Amino acid sequence: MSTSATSSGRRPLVGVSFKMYFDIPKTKSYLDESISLLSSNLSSLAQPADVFVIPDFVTLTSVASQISSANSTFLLGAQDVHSQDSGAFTGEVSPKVLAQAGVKFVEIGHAERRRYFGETDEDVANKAAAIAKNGMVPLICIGEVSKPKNINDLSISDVEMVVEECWRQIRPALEAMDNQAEVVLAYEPVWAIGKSEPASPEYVVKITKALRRRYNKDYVESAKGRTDASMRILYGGSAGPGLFAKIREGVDGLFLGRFAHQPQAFIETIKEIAGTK
Ligand SMILES: O=C(CO)COP(=O)(O)O
Repeated sequence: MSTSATSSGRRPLVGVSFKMYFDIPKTKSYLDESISLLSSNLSSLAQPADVFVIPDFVTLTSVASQISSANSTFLLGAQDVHSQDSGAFTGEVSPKVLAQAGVKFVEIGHAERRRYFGETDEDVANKAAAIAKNGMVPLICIGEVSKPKNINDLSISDVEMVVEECWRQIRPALEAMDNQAEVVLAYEPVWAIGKSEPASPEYVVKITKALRRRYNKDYVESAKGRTDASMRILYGGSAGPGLFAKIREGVDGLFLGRFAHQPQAFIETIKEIAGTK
């Protein structure tokens, strides 16, 4: 059976963050197995997709070596970054160094970094600009904190309220970046992270479609010079195999966590997103 993953013209994108779950041996064995599974499934994928892994900082360069020595198509991501290229910022990691290490996507503004480490929208904007300036792509996490009360019967203004909350998180970053810079939004409702199941597909499609409309209105149709193709939207928050087909109308792929901790589940999800011949 042949399934085509997107009709948008945007390249499908899917990846996993290990957060702080994996130790060094686990990271290595997970990558070994995922690299081998992906390469044996590559020829059955219906279309090319960007697939990334985001290890912790300690294992970043060894993961880069694992990927390049296996000639794998996996792309490398980082979980955070500082906004300056160098200086007296003890404990921080430079965007310039991440680029030198082979990183392509840099995650910023994750709900856990906002909640536990006080990351602000302004921090996210400064980091986004630094990431883009260093030739990498900011993967900006956004999402509403509370679950809307009438989630199964949302009015237009309920949707607008959620989009407004998300847009406050993304707008400063879009304003801070060069208009040509590519960006990825990871829409992760905070209340759906770390749960047994994701937000409902109907809800995710409503919100992600509204986010794209907002982006197109503010940055593509206005004379800001951005293109529809320069922003991809992922859904994250207890996502796993079986979800993408239900939300594909609104998103370009998934940002995975726990439900991709088994390499087989990760590869199954990649196949669902890229489609199979
Ligand atoms: O936060 C997430 C990805 O960044 C999602 O994590 P979980 O899928 O484990 O809820």
